[in-house]
Amino acid sequence: MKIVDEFHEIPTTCISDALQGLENLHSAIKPLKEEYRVAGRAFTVKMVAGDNLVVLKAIREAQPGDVLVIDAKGEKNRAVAGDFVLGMAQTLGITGVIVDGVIRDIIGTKELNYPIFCKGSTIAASGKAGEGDINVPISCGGVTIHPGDIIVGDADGVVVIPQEREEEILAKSLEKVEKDRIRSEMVSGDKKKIIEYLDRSIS
Ligand SMILES: O=C([O-])CC(=O)C(=O)O
Repeated sequence: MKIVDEFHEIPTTCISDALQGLENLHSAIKPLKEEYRVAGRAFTVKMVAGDNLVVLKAIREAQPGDVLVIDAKGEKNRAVAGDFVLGMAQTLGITGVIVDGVIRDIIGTKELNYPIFCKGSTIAASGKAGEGDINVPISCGGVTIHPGDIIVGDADGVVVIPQEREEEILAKSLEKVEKDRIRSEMVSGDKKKIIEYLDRSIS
């Protein structure tokens, strides 16, 4: 299995624990629907707040399987994209979109059933002056992201796995999944076992 597909199966909480919580995007960046899950390599976009022509350039250049990660500077009054632009990204095979900012056409965008993680929605479009960069290191939600880093998002939020650490973090994340399984099996709704577990933990 490809490493991206392996990460796709792991809860972001376990990946976060493996990374000691250092690579989580700000918790205000949330999926538009709780059931969304995404995993893929970052195709990065650096926007001037309120100017989204560079997003079209990124959609044109990104490869199927990429996740578009957009540094929109946290701007909440001008939309990075709406249902039209996001629908084009979906049709071209971009796996999902992460935005440190907002989208618009919220109803139509939800109808796409396309994993979008953002800070909410607004009414106004962005301008189209054309500033900005693609495929460069960015800061998104307080985290540095390089092109090609692995991005995983689910109901709890979005985490970044730096490319040079992906094997190590995969192993640690899987260990954490197993630890969590053993931990909940150990107490499994049994009052006595819960008390024993708590006593062991706090002693
Ligand atoms: O064109 C834009 O800037 C955003 C928009 O309305 C859409 O994607 O539907």
